[in-house]
Amino acid sequence: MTTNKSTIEEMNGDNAAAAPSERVAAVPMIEIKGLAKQFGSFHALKGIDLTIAKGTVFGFVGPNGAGKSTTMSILATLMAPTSGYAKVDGIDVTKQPHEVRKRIGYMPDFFGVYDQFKTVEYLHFYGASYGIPKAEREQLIPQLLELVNLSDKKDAYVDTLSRGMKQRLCLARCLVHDPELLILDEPASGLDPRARIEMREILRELKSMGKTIIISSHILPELAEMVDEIGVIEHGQMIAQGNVADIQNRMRVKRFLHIRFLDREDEAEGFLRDRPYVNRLLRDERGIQVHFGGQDEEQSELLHDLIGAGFKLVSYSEAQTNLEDVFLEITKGGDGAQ
Ligand SMILES: Nc1ncnc2c1ncn2[C@@H]1O[C@H](COP(=O)(O)OP(=O)(O)OP(=O)(O)O)[C@@H](O)[C@H]1O
Repeated sequence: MTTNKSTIEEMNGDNAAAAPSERVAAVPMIEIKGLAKQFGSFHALKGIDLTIAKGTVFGFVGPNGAGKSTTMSILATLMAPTSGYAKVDGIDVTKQPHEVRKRIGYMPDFFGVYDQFKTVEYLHFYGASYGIPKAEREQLIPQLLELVNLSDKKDAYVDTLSRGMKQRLCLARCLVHDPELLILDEPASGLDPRARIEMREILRELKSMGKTIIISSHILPELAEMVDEIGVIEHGQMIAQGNVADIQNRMRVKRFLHIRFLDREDEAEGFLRDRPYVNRLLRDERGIQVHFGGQDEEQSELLHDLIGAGFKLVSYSEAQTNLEDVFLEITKGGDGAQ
């Protein structure tokens, strides 16, 4: 009998908690508890809790000044919290910053690139600073350039690259030491739509490689397409966290229902006007649009009541709200700075 990992797991049977390999797998990539940061008397972070599982692409959204960059700088070991803790792969960012740095690639919101380098030299410079031997770098750097679509710019001077290319180069720089976690602060800011799509494609690829990614952005609908979960931060507090659909469901206070009737539309309008949660009615050539304040259950009751009252419905549909609507609803369009 061998005493390898599978044997240990078999011996433990269903007791998954006891299997060493599963214990390791259960360590979240990011664990933040009670994280607070004060700048003088200003409370930029007011006790944030956040857990992100390995392999997740997490979108961090919030208005200007909400505390996204502060949180990311702490995770990147560049700033110490006032209280609370942040761990990366179980390692405390304040107590063992060097261990954490090996595991993370950080792209700040404002970054400088050394203009006097050629693209390929720039990556060699960073690779060497991580102690990667030259022979290894020679293999790795063409792959990185390929990943970020800069192969044809390998001999171009960095100062001749467009903003989008510089952003992608900066992303490649974050990847030289093959980190497990990418901390990307507004990687798509200032990019034109095409460059944003390219950035999104690269991030998709990184996700498929199993990286955990935390990404902040103001471009919310785009973020929704590529993230598994979002966290919404405002005034230094996490006000919502979960998968995109859940957050939309939970936070949505207003729905737009489109109802088309076969006939008796005037009567139906009067009936709807008296129903609970109906805030506003609009009529157009497609029927009646209802601004509805209820949730799934109340919405289903409304449909039930309409049919019960003998109205003949041709269609009953809910207009999709997007992440932008949700974000504005949650943060009420406010500025996070106090
Ligand atoms: N070094 C500092 N000294 C004083 N105040 C600071 C410092 N860094 C950040 N702040 C303040 O802390 C708050 C949070 O800033 P942070 O940069 O984390 O916000 P953000 O959510 O990243 O905003 P943005 O989307 O505009 O980048 C802001 O009110 C900011 O002015």
